[in-house]
Amino acid sequence: MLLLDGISAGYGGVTVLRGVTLAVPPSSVVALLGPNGAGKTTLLRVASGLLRPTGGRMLLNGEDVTRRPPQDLVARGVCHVPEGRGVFPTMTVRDNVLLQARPGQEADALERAVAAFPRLGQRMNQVAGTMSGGEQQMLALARAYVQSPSVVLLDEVSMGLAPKIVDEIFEFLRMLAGQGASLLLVEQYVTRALEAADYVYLLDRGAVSFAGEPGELDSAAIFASYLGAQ
Ligand SMILES: Nc1ncnc2c1ncn2[C@@H]1O[C@H](COP(=O)(O)OP(=O)(O)OP(=O)(O)O)[C@@H](O)[C@H]1O
Repeated sequence: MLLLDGISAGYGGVTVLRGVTLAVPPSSVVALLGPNGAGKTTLLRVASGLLRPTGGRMLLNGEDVTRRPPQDLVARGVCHVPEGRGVFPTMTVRDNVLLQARPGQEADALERAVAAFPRLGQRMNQVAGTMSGGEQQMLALARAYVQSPSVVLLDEVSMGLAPKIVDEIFEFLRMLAGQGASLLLVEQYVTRALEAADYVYLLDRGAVSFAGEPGELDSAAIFASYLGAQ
């Protein structure tokens, strides 16, 4: 369980997040929606330890991890899949996966990656940067998966991908949540995010304007938020 409690954060004196409280329970997908510039990516950066909050607390399974460096959070099972695909483009698919493997568990890691996305199995020797955008995103997710993460932070994983590939990716994300992981998903495709999510938060100019189940969110609220209306 990841809990952000009254988090404030920003860049060089400019406040972006204003007292955001958000919970990501185990075995669930939480969608974080909101217009451009609302602070979604900033929130993921705080959650992964890349950006230190100026106020509030962050708890991971009840332990206070506020202002811990990213490597401490990684060691506790927090995995960040940033926008723009976290793969090493000049390395092969196999080496990209192996970089995430624990010593002695290389074969397991490769097996797990292929179980997540079978098509990666046929591309193990391909240089990652020469694969399609969808395949690279699958590799980025498979790299996260081999670490058996407990919290996964996902920034616009469906960006620019064909609908069929997006289906496959969302199916994988549901499977990951089904195995017990806590997923926090920043997503530009509102409809898809609402379909996949157990809970949804709407962020508006750095503050939470809605928190609840997708069914409780009426389209007027989303529309108003995305247009920046009050
Ligand atoms: N490194 C940075 N330095 C200064 N300001 C930044 C930095 N990164 C983001 N910002 C500002 O913080 C605000 C929130 O940005 P953020 O990327 O978190 O929004 P977002 O909701 O993810 O938007 P989008 O949907 O467009 O990706 C924006 O006004 C942005 O200009």
